[in-house]
Amino acid sequence: MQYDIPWEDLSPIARLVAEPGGGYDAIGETPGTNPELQGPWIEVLVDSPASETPLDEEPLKLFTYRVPPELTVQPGDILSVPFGSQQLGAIAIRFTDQLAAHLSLDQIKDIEDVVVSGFFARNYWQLLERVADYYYTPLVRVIRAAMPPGLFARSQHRIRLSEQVPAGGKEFLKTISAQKILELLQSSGTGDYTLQYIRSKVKPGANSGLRELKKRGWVESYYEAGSRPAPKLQQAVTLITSSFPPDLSKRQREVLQVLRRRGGELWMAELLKICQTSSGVVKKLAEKGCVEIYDREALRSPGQPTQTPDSPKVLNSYQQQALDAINQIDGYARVLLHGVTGSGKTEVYLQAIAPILAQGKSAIVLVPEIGLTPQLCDRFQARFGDKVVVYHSALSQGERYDTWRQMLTDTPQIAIGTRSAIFAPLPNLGLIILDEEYDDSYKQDQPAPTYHARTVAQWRAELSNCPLILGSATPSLETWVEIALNPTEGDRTHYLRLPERIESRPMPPVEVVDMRQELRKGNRSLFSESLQQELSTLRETGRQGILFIHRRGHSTFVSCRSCGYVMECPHCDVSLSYHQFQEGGTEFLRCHYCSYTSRPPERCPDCDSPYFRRFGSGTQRVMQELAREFPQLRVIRFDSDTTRTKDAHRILLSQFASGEADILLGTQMLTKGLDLPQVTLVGVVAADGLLNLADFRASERAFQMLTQVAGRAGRGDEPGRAILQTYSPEHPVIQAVRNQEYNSFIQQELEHREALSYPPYGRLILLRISGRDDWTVEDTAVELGQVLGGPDAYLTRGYELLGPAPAPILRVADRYRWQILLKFLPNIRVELPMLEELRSRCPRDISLAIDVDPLNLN
Ligand SMILES: Nc1ncnc2c1ncn2[C@@H]1O[C@H](COP(=O)(O)OP(=O)(O)OP(=O)(O)O)[C@@H](O)[C@H]1O
Ligand SMILES: [Zn+2]
Ligand SMILES: [Zn+2]
Repeated sequence: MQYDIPWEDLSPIARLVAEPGGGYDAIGETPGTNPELQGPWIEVLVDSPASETPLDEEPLKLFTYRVPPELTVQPGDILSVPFGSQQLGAIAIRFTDQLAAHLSLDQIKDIEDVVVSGFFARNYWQLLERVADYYYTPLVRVIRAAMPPGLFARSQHRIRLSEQVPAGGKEFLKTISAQKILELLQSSGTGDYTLQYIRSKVKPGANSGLRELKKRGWVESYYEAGSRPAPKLQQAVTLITSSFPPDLSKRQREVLQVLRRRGGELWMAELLKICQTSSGVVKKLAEKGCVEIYDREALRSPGQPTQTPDSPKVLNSYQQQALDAINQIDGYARVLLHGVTGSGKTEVYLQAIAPILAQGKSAIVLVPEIGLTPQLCDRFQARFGDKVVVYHSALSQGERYDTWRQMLTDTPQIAIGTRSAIFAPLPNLGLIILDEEYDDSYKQDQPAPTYHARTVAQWRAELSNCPLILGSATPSLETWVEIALNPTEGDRTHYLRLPERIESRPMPPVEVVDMRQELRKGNRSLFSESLQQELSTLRETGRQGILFIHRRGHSTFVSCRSCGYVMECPHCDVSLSYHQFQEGGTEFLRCHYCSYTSRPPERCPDCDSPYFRRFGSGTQRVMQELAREFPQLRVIRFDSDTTRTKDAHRILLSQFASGEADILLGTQMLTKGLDLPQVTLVGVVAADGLLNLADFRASERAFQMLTQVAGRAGRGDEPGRAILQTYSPEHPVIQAVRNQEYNSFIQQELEHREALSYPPYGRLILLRISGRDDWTVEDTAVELGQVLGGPDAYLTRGYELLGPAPAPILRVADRYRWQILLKFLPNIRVELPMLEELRSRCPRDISLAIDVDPLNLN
């Protein structure tokens, strides 16, 4: 990023603020210097529950060890260290030549052994350090974020005999425990046991015995990756006939048709769910020779049975030009692939990856949310088969660990995942791709490190000397300014356009409907005449539609029609939202901030009026209205209530894709990457909720979301159209979406941002102060404001201090929240806050979190 403070400049300061001096219980501890005590010491992260503190505020502990002269240690090595009465696994973090003042030399123990050296590539460590520095986070926290949970627990520390043991070696050994261990190992067929087993057999003195054996070089220790759980087998059903026999029942025929539409193979469980039928029906089909039921190894990825293999498509000329440009890149560069919706970006990614794999290198592909993009994973799996590994935090611990281990190998592979996959430990990286690079889910709000995967991806590409491709139909302003408008970096930035849809299909025209006019015309429905018209012909023309509702938590609140009383969360300053998972199901109210749940009252708690009801146009309300006005339409509801269960996204989407419904009705989740050729109609029921958010990014977000959702229409042979209903048709965002004018909209937005020095022209750091007592929180916030330079901050430190001020939502889960925003020009050197000092000013029950480049200012 051209606006970053140069890394070299930032590093020493950040190092001071980001790490506890010398580790230990180190808040506010100053490292003491004693010139006689120079290194070689190394700080390690020990695999013990004590080194894991759940609270964000407390630094994880590092422990210092001496490196004995006979060992060579590098950061990233896996070690074995004495810890209390145990020998534990540890990762070497960094060298230090200073001991914390309270440590004396005789407290420092020697590292016992290097178990695996060079576990991580050097540039991988540099990446982690850079994240730690930039995001003011202790390095150990970054490591925790990057590694799979339970890393050591799943590996085994093992001991094996070396070949040098002389015959009768036992006689030479001094300690009884060493003799016992030798005996034990020699008695086993392989001369190899886990450390744990040896300890359990040789009770007192196992450690000293081992030490003696190691000194003689008779045993060595090593780590073995935890064994992969046995492959999980699942029943799959595959279609084995193309002509259906005439004697089929309607049900049986349906099952076969569903199978055929889904590429001929499905998991049994999924098939039964889609067809709402029993396994008896499928077994009958097997008897008739139409399908075969068999056990398949379940993939570790959420991908379903292997996709029917597919081969590269013939590119159109824009795609070809883009691919050529990408293929010519040698080393590090950033590419913005700006392609309108449906222009075939994915195909470009696929064809850019193929040569990388052929060179024996690997690629990382980041997507906003795995659950929402099953299609993209499928396409990669169809093209590259088992070279694709899927990595994200929704995997079980075991799955994550397995995947992570597989990524450490040299085999060329493609890691697809959500933001944390940017830390995929692929040793030989040749390409990084971020699809829908503008998406907010690439930013981690909490806990620390509050990283943005796009920023980390850039560093990673630099350190790996490989290209980074950022793909989008609606690039973020940050990326736009840095790549599209920035010719200065020469051939290190490339701006590539795909201005047309595949096969020159037209973009769907966007019709803006003024809902005030509709009211005047006497139309009280949620749907304008225009939308009604389209909806009424959907069924007979066999086409499909998507209805989009922007629903934030508070838009389906419950209130009293007599006195206006609104049901609020007792623990947060927000209203409760109304939920009902299915028609006729239990109704309940939930707080979206703290998950407090209650039943809706029959009468107003304030004035006892019986006219107590819910407001807002949530998906349920639209669902009911659709059923009333268009009973013939079959609707699938796709929102956070209906997609709770594992795989629900995939199942609902494939039901829709195979024509089992006419309408897909949903929220934000619908906007991303859906590629369904039969969809000709997109309706935005009410765009207004998006436009009126009090955030400087609101317009950008609204533009991106509306453009993306409109872009779901007309992706097949039939042209599509989008209808955008709003009460403020003159709003610049609505105008820009209608005219599909990305460039002029961006230009306008950039002018606003520049005038106020907001990103991408300025940088922000947000400090959040929270606690249970409102006065203490306020006092602390005010004090921190002073420490940070108060009103003079701009003159003395180079940043503007906004606040301290109460957060827009003052109370969440009974914690009061204040915030301080630092704003500064990226190319100016600022004196950044000293985290250690700030923390030392916070009373124990107050927590301080730092969000660098925050996206969410609530
Ligand atoms: N060269 C090609 N020839 C034929 N079909 C293609 C070609 N390239 C892509 N397609 C098809 O065009 C459709 C749209 O492509 P894709 O989903 O990659 O678009 P996109 O640019 O990622 O869109 P969005 O940003 O809206 O998600 C897909 O069904 C894809 O298989
Ligand atoms: Zn009331
Ligand atoms: Zn709450």
